[in-house]
Amino acid sequence: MSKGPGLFSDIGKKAKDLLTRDYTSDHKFSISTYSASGVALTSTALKKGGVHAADVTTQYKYKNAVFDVKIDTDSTVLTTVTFTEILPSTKAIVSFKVPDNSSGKLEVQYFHDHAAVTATAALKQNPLIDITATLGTPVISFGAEAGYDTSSKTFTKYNAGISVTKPDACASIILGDKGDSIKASYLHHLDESKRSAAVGEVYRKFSTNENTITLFCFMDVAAVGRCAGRCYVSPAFGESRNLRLSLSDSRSLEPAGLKFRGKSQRRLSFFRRIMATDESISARPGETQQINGNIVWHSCPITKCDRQELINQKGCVIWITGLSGSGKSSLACALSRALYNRGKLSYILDGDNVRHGLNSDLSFKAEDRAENIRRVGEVAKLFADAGIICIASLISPSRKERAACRALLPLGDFIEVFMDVPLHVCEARDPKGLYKRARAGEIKGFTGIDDPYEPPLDCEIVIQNNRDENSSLSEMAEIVVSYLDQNGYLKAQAVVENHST
Ligand SMILES: Nc1ncnc2c1ncn2[C@@H]1O[C@H](COP(=O)(O)OS(=O)(=O)O)[C@@H](OP(=O)(O)O)[C@H]1O
Ligand SMILES: Nc1ncnc2c1ncn2[C@@H]1O[C@H](COP(=O)(O)OP(=O)(O)O)[C@@H](O)[C@H]1O
Repeated sequence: MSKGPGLFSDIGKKAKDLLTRDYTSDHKFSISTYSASGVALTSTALKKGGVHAADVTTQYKYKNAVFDVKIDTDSTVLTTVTFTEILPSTKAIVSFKVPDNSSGKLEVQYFHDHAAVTATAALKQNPLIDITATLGTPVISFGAEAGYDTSSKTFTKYNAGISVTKPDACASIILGDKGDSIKASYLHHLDESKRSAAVGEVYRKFSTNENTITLFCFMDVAAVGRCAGRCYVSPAFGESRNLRLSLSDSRSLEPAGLKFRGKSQRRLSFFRRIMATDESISARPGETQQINGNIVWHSCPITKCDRQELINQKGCVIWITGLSGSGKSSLACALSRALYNRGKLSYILDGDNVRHGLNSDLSFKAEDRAENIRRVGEVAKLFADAGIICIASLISPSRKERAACRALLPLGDFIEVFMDVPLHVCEARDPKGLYKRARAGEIKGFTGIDDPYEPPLDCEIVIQNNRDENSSLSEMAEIVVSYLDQNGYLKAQAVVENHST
């Protein structure tokens, strides 16, 4: 392939990978074997955030085609076939998942000495089409990306970016969310072997005046320790003269755990995120900011900070996900009671209940579930902004939609709780008789029976309960309350929080 610029997806990728993947400690074990016929077999076991996953991957190369087949713990089979040089400098990638029939995707990549172009489309009627293009050299590249939904005939995204890559550093700027956000990142390798690096990222969302600064330093050193901390700055980060930064609590500098990578290598990761929400940027009564065409954001002088101080807690979202019958609603109620007993204000958005009113127009088809989750995510965000601890208990079977709800909130304020209860236990409980009806074919598309559930891979809390209901419910609620307490949500002033992994 050519020696031109990378793909649009490569802009800012190195910094993003370091900032996101290295935050949670994970343990990965993999074995690869190669047969004489050219078939490679790799088995991987991963423990991430308390969740275990395993997969088996086979790879077979034949002429200009590479066949990859991956089978994961949920028995999902992902097949990817990559054809190189079907036309000069062109690569075609076809992928599909079984049993998800609608997951087929075709991607065509074209590489030129000064350009790289990709086009991706789902293999179905009225697909989403994604087109990206980059121009430049391996050192400097300019790129743009657009997504088009052929069913609604609307653009789902248009983003642009620029990146500069040097042997020891790379910098990038991405204008995303249809021009509503800008992200600038810089990564500097601290040694020739590229085992240590410092990364900085500044993110601003214009419509919400939200700013995030993330600094990360990754060092390969013999003395080991890891700590993670975040600092919230508010109000008025947007106006730098009003910036208030308090990193007074030295707790976050103490090593809080060990991180292991590979066989015997030990590394020190020092992690600090600084998060700012400047909804109160103007704080002048009646002042408005134009954000999008004819829609104007109206600021109010009473801010989230003010509301939080009033009730001495921090607004956040506890997102409880799991199969029907896994105990989501029971935990939500037990948690709400435990918080009430401590004088803390919470509110439950339960899937079943919300579907009686706000979402009574939605079915259990994939797109309606997505809309159900999106609406609850937006409402939960408003509750959190009100300073309330919002407990959302929904099956929310798809990782993508849960991630979208997470992205609505400031870092750390979305706390995902996975009810890790096996299907056979939920089915044995069957309090509403729904599993029985689903097995009898009376309910179609029932989660866990004939509709998928994707367990979280990196959630904050995993709950497994096999004991008697009453004692375990209060213990489970206590796990969540302790998390909130340790991370500063049960008081208004949470200046520095220590998220150790
Ligand atoms: N087809 C199908 N699949 C799953 N669940 C079904 C279905 N039909 C009805 N129910 C009942 O609806 C409740 C789940 O609603 P949610 O809003 O949480 O679901 S989702 O997040 O949109 O997937 C769920 O409640 P819980 O048992 O409390 O989870 C079920 O009682
Ligand atoms: N920790 C537990 N141990 C045993 N049974 C439980 C536990 N939590 C909930 N249950 C029971 O399981 C059933 C389903 O609980 P529910 O909270 O309604 O789940 P979901 O909201 O996920 O559908 C109910 O009958 C409930 O009493």
